[in-house]
Order: sequence, then C-alpha cells, then structure tokens
Amino acid sequence: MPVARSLTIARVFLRYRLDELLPASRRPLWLRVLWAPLKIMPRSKMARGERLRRALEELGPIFVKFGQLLSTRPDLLPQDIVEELDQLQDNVPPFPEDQCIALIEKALGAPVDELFASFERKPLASASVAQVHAAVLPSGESVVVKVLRPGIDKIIQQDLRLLGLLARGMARFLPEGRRLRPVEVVDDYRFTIEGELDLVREGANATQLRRNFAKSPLLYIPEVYWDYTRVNVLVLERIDGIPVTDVAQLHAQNTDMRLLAERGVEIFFKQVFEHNFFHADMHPGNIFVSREHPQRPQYIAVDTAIVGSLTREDQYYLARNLLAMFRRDYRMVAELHVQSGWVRRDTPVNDFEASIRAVCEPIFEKPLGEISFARVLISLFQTARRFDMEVQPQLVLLQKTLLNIEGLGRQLYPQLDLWKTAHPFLERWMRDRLHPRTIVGEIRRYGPEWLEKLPQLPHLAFSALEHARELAPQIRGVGEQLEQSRRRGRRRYARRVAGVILAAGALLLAAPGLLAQLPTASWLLGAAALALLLWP
Ligand SMILES: Nc1ncnc2c1ncn2[C@@H]1O[C@H](COP(=O)(O)OP(=O)(O)OP(=O)(O)O)[C@@H](O)[C@H]1O
Repeated sequence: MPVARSLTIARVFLRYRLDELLPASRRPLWLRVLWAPLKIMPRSKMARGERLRRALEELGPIFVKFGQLLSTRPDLLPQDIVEELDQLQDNVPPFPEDQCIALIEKALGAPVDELFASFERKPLASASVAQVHAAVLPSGESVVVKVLRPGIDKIIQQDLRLLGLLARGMARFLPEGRRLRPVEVVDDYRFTIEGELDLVREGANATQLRRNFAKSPLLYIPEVYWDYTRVNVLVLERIDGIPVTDVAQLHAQNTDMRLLAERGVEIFFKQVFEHNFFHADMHPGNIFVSREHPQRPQYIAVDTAIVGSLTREDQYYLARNLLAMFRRDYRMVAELHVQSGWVRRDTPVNDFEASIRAVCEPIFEKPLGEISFARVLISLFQTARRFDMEVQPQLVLLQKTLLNIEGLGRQLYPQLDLWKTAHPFLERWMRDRLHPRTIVGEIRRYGPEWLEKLPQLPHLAFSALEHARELAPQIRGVGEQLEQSRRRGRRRYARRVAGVILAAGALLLAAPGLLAQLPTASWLLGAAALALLLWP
C-alpha cells in the first residue's frame, strides 16, 4: 500500500477530526493514549455527517462511491449520517478525449471515424468508473459509448486494500466494530465496484433484463450492440428520457405520478419474485421516464452492472416473512427465520418473537400507507442479526434496492402505499407457486434432470450405505476420543482441586500455633490423596 496514499488518508482523517466521531467512553485505553496529543488540535465545528461526507469527497471517487453505498445502510448507521452521505455526488472530471478515443480504437480494433458515423468528443456524463459519449452508428442508430477510465482497476484495488485494512482495524480494535460490521460492508462494496469493471457483464445483464421486460409497459432497457462491446467499452442504444429526479418536468408533461410510483413498486416485485433477476443499482441517477404516453408512464433504466437474484428458498421465505409481518404474526416470522436457516436451528424462538414484536409494533402503529416497507425489512434483519443471523449478501442487495425504490416512489407520490401494491402481488405469487400449472412447469423444467438421475438412484443409495459403513468406525473413534478428552478434563480438574486441598492442608500443618488444626489438616490431606487415587 503506497505510503503517500496512507498519509493522505491520515491527513484528511485529522483535518475533519474523524477521531471525535467515536464517543470517548467507547474508545479503548490504547486508543485514548495514542490520541492524547490530538487534544491540542482545535475541535471541528461541523456536524459529524458533514465531516464524514467532506472527508470522503476529498479522498476521491472510490471513497465517494463507498459513502454512497453506506448511505443505503440505515440498518447500520444513524439517520443524520445517512442523510448527509445521501448527498454525495461523484462529480469527476472527464479524462482526456484523445485518451478515450485511443482506448476505444484499441478495444474495437478500428479508427473511431470508421466505427461510428459521428462521435461526440465531449462526454455526456463522467463518473468515477466510466464516462459516456454520444455517437451514431454507420447504420444510423443513436448510441452511447461507455468507456472505463484508464487504470481504474489498479486504483480501485489499491483503495479497496486500504478500506479493507481500515475495516479490519475497526472490527478488531473498536468496541463499535462488531455492531457496524465494517469488514462485511467493505466486502459488499468490493462486490459492487468490481462488478462495474466488466462492461461485458454489464451488457449481459442489460440483455437479460431487456428480455425479461420485452413488450412490458413498465420498464424499458436499452439494447446492447454486442459487436461494439468489450470489457472496457460498452455501446448501448441511446435513450431520451426524463431523469426521474426532474419532478417538475414530469409534472409539466402531465405524468400520472401515482401510477408512476406504483409501477416502480410493481417492477421491483416482478423482478424479485417473477424473474428472480433484479437491477440492484436503482439509484435515481440511473432511472429515467419515457416521454411517451405520460398517463401510462414507463421507466427506463441504465447502468445494469449490479444485479441480484435469490435462491428459490429465499424467495419463498421472503414472501412468507413479509406476509406474516404485515399480519403481525411475529411467531410465524420467528419460525420462518429458523426454518429457512437464516438464523441457527437452536435460536430461542420465544425470545426472537418477543424481540421482533418489540421492534415492529411501534412501526405498525402508523397507518399502513405511512409505513416504510424498507424500514420494516431493515428492522427485521437488524433484530435477526442480534440472534446471529448470517449476513446474506443477496438480502442486503435486496434491502438496498427496496430502499431505493421506496425513496423514489415516495418522492414521486408521497402518499404511496407500498403494501397496497405489494400485498396482492405476494398473495398471488404464493398461490401461483402451489398452482398445478406451476408444479407441471417445475416438472417440465427439472424432470429431465430427475429422470437422468433416476437410474443412478440404487447405485447412489448403495454407495451412501457403503460410505456410512466405512465411516462408522471413524465415528465410533471420534466418540471414544471425545470421551477420553472429557475424562482427561475431569482428571485435570480433580488434580487441581486436590492440589488446592493439599496446599490448604499443608498450610494448616506448617502454620505455627495451628497444631490444634491437626485433625482438619489430616482430613484434608487424606481427602486429597483419595481424590487423586480414585478419580477415573
Ligand atoms: N443508454 C443511454 N442513453 C442515454 N444516456 C445514457 C445511457 N446510458 C447512460 N447514460 C447517461 O450516462 C450517465 C452515466 O451512465 P452510467 O450510470 O451507466 O455510468 P456509471 O459510470 O456506471 O455511473 P455511476 O455508476 O456513477 O452511476 C447516466 O446517468 C446517463 O445520464
């Protein structure tokens, strides 16, 4: 890790007095000693969230993106910090045009003048990982050319190493470390940002989403031009939508805002439960609204680098959990967590149920339309974590996406009642799962695989039995070893007890004037000797 970068981080850290973010009472002694000299430095007058935001901005785009990711984790960070981090913008200056053109020409093996009928040298947008140029293909289609920043891979790896180091330090040395799960958060970020470094993967995700929503009135995904796409260059159909954040323009074209907000929720549930393939980077900068038929508004999404999917079991348990939560059947929620294996089998269901109730009841005090759906889910996972719920990356991704969708929906139409859209959807999905048509579909899908395995069944059963027989002596051996080690433990314990009794007896004998205690001492010595002799 380059020294200069570490020094920069230390300087920024001190300038914004990030050390103060940790409550003094929670600082371990060694840290208090180490930071004692900092007491002479002036204290910062800025709010803690602002300090953190500014520090991340100063550390550069990779840290800014990290901050943006943190802003989607209200389950870990306090609200004031989340709100401040939400404002992080990655305004990154574009890299030189000539360099960009050279990269495209190298990747596609031809001069830009030959590749495109026209190519706009000035970028449409420039972000931390890539920049986007407008162009026209020789066949006349308007496209955008997304190009990865040169050398970005190395910068990201270097900053990730640094972040990893900071996270491990936090987890190990700070009392807050365990609760904030910094290592897990950085791993999550690694997964996100590394996903953005392969534009072929992004293109493949776009193609799959486009197929899933082909002819759908809900969502449009631009087409990928595969002949023009490489790991560091992606050419996409150019879309001309209204940024979803431009509420004034949406109103001006008389968009049905309520339907727009509801369609956002519908898209989310369709992706998660019907397609099992969801766009997991639905932040407002990536979402547009078509200019056509504003009374039946259609979304357009770009930046498909991060997608998520659940296992079939997780899908099922998630749906049942949500239904049970909104029915306030906390017992069922607790049991589902155990059945799904999200928490350990030996979790005390009664305690778990009581904790979920304590967290959820205050939320459900409000009318359904005002309840934050994402917050319900976040609170649930937060509670489950206290009961050792393993962190499931796919559920974290889902939680973040839901948070984005809900935030967006409420911005567009503040009275949005998510549950009203979600509830019938989930009920229908649960019913459909058990519908004979679905079961026939499953049989059709997996039937050939089962049939393929059928003739092997007797053989598999036979080898399993053989294996079990071979293992039996080893299992017995392990049992005996366990018993021996238990016996050794008991003996060690007995020796210690006997030692203490011996010492006490010897002390009584040796102490002057304590001869009167002779009977007690001899009794003690005798007991100790007997314990040593008789203990197995
Ligand atoms: N198909 C498209 N048509 C028109 N504009 C597009 C298209 N794709 C991207 N853009 C524009 O380029 C911007 C950046 O694109 P994109 O989000 O894919 O890049 P990025 O480098 O992944 O950015 P970030 O990860 O910071 O969101 C978009 O916000 C949008 O304004």
